[in-house]
Amino acid sequence: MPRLAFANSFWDGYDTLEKPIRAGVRKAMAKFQALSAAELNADKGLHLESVENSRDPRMRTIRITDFWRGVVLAPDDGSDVFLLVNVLPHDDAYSWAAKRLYSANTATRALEVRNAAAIDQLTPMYEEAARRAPALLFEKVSNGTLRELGIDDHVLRAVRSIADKAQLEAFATLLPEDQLEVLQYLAEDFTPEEVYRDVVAVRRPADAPSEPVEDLATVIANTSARIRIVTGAEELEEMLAKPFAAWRIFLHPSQRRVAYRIAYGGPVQVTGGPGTGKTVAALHRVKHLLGRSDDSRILLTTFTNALAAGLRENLDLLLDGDEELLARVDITTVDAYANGIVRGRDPRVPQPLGDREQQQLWGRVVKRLGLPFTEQFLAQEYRNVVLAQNLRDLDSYLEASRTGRGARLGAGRRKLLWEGVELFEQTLRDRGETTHLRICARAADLLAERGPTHRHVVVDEAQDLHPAQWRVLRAAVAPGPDDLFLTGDPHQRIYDSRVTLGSLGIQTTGRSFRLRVNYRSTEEILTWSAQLMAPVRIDALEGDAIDSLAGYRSLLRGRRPETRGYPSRQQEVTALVEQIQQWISDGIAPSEIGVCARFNLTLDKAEEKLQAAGVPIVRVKGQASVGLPGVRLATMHAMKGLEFRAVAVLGTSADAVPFTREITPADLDPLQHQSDLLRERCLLFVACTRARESLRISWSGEPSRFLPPARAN
Ligand SMILES: Nc1ncnc2c1ncn2[C@@H]1O[C@H](COP(=O)(O)OP(=O)(O)OP(=O)(O)O)[C@@H](O)[C@H]1O
Repeated sequence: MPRLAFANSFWDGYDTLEKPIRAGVRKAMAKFQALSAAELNADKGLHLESVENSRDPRMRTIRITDFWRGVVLAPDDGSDVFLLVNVLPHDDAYSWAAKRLYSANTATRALEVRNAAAIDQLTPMYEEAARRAPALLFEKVSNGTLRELGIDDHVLRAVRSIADKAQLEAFATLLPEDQLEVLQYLAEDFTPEEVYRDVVAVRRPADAPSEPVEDLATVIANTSARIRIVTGAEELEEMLAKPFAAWRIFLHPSQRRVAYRIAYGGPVQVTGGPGTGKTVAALHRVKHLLGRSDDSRILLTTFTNALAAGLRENLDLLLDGDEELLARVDITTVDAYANGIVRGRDPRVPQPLGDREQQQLWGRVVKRLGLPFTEQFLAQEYRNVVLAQNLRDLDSYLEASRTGRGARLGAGRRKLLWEGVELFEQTLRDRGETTHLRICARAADLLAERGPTHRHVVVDEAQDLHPAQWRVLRAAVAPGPDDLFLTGDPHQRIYDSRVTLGSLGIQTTGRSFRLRVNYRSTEEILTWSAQLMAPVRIDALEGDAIDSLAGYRSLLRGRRPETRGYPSRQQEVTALVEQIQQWISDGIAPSEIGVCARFNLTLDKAEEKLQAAGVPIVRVKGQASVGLPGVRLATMHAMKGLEFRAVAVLGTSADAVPFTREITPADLDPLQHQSDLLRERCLLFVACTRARESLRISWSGEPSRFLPPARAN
């Protein structure tokens, strides 16, 4: 009996097919599982037929309904796997199939597809232009090197005609997948050795023979990043009945490599720009770790309760609802976990204060003691020096290094400041109050006494954790193999947390990995957003290196983001309402639209106008809002970790982004000033990178200084 496999090109459109067409797909696929190859060829209903003038002689179509056809790659080498590659209306199916050529990559050994007809059309035009071009994009890379990286002769001819990155872009949807990725890395100045390591080696099967094996079944088996082989009728039925979530099955090789490595000697760090599938990699790691023993418990943490709810839902999907496995994973925020530890010892945990209340309390301390510091300075010193280094008495504070703080403090001033710290803490105790970070410090102490609670800890959104929170996580698991798996993006750091992981006993050297393919946003959104971060340098997660977005790219294409200024706020909000109505009439569900702003006040105005126009809305405030209908309105902070088909960023005016009140004056502390500005810039970056297809940025009056100049849009 033949076997059946599904290519990612089929899944791309499957969820949008109407019910009768899907039923047709199911019926046709069932035949592949019930009939022999000879019976398939003879079956009248299926009507397996070759495609005239096709570039690939293995191309076949099958009948799905009267008007729809499936496109199938049929083995012609005696192997037995049929590959369903697309389902399209009749004429489109034939023209799609005729142009495509499937082939085995000589380096990765995986199956790739190219639009051979379009490459043949485009190449001579580019060759003509290349003769006049002052330089060519790949002129420094020899044919031999390109061949070793899997570039074949057909693609090589095109490669030799490409003058710049924009031209490579024009080929992007036409070229075979692995070869394209090799070229994109080379275009970003990665060395051939790095490209071999990051693109070829992660795909090439470990036991690949020196000469490529060409039979289709073997090549398909080598292509797990893009093709899923189905083993039984039940699996087929279940797969086609559920909404399809590609991330569950088709991991990018760089994601698969980090998530399914059998074991690591110690803490692992996975970084990558927004939307590169870090959360997906973390979820797959959890699945892998669960499979490695029958009873180990895993702590999976993220930043907010809403994100924790999202993780729970997706892990449930990934584990096919297996209750026993799910019961072994605790999914929570670090603060909630720490609270649980402290509560376990004494149920009367003091009430944690919010940031604003803490600031007010600092204000009172300044007044009571007549201290020569501002409340803002004290709050920062307490957070970034005292709690960060876990300083418990004046002597340790006097000796502490204050790296990252710009204003120098001699012993006299430190003594004064410490009086403030003591009064602050005493007042909290007297009032039965505390702060989240103090609860963390207490939890870390308790864990040190009683020992770890989990066998593995997996941390998402790691970039914003404070050292006090890291201490909790470090103590939650015994140091050793597979203890900590961290994912995060330093470019999305929106809270003031400076951490050197090594100094907290979390050493990831030799176990750091980077993801570079964005699965969320179009290349247009990504390139525009990346410009926001171009002027600044970003510290890496572990604190002593620089994080870079080099090689960061998307496979998706779409419209450029729109940037618009308005004379007044009123006009800006009116235009926003029109835009939202347009998106909805374009078929985007309200819940797939996100509106965000720096302040809740700006959102209040938008809410009022949207409601008056009859647009349903939901305010996102840290809690899960899955399933509720309505356009999501969220502050930039609350956008962290979320994503929407369309995003409108409202109020990016000079007076709002950066928000002056949150910026320490440069003369008070120049380092803190820079770091505050950077945080605000990251915040805008986070907001913009939540958009999948459409992004619109607006302001009234003067635009934010972080926005790229209009000509660059
Ligand atoms: N291998 C994959 N195949 C298809 N879709 C994927 C894949 N990996 C991730 N995605 C999708 O890309 C989007 C972004 O993924 P994810 O949230 O894991 O990225 P992230 O790096 O954690 O993002 P951010 O840092 O911006 O929060 C999600 O919609 C996810 O389902």
